[in-house]
Amino acid sequence: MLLHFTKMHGLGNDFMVVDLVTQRARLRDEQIRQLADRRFGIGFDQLLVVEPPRDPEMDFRYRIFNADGSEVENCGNGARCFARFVRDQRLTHKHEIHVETAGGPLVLNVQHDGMVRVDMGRPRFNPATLPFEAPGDQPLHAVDVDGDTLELGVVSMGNPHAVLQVESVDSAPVEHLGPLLESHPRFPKRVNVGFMQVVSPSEIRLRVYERGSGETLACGTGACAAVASGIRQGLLKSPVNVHLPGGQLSIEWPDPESSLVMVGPATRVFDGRVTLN
Ligand SMILES: N[C@@H](CCC[C@H](N)C(=O)O)C(=O)O
Repeated sequence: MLLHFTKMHGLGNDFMVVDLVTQRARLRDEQIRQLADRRFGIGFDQLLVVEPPRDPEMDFRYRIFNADGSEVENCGNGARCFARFVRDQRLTHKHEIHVETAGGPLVLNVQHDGMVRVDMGRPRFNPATLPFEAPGDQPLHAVDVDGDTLELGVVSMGNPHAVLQVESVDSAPVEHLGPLLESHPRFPKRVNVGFMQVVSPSEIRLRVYERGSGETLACGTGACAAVASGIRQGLLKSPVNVHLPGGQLSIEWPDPESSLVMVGPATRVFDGRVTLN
């Protein structure tokens, strides 16, 4: 069958976006892995699927699959692209869009300047929410990796994140520690790993080794998790500019009882059709 799709990106974190409101298809894990392949397929970090909502209070259901075929709970850069996509495709005319995700509801606003503002909900630090095996909730957890003990912040943004503070993201051992932490036995559902360099209380640099996709040029939920962990440790103060290899995001988290808000761009690259075997 022939499937219409759109290629998009949020700061270089790239997506294949599929409208299953007006098309019918069912993608198997191995088909997703093949489509994600940058040489034999279309190539993407995540597949985003737009579906009708199951909850009548919501506008859409938004599903996310990593390049390895695993379905996940949330994707921040994807959420911004999702909002752009449903408006460009005229699936909605609303400026404020309510979506259900596996990680909980999100509220998305397409601003007049084209930037997308996402209410990402409240970060959760309780280890059980990730899940992460730890005796209790604390700002930093000691984790043994490859003969060293690392101090990690752990945060759920619907999906699981570990945040490691580093001197410099340029020399951070992302390729070495990323896969070791992603599959560390204390994270039974694996984890996304952020390497955060604090530049000032309102500015960080960040690289993220993503669960199921490897290092990406940007990770929206990773940026939210790093800022939440940094604020909780007293290193940062809202709002915070996050510099990622693919560009910049603005994150606001004015107080612990409020939602965390992410603002950033969403870019359409091209439309295509692919035959599914
Ligand atoms: N790129 C994303 C996160 C995608 C999902 C993640 N790899 C996971 O497994 O949880 C973002 O922008 O948030």
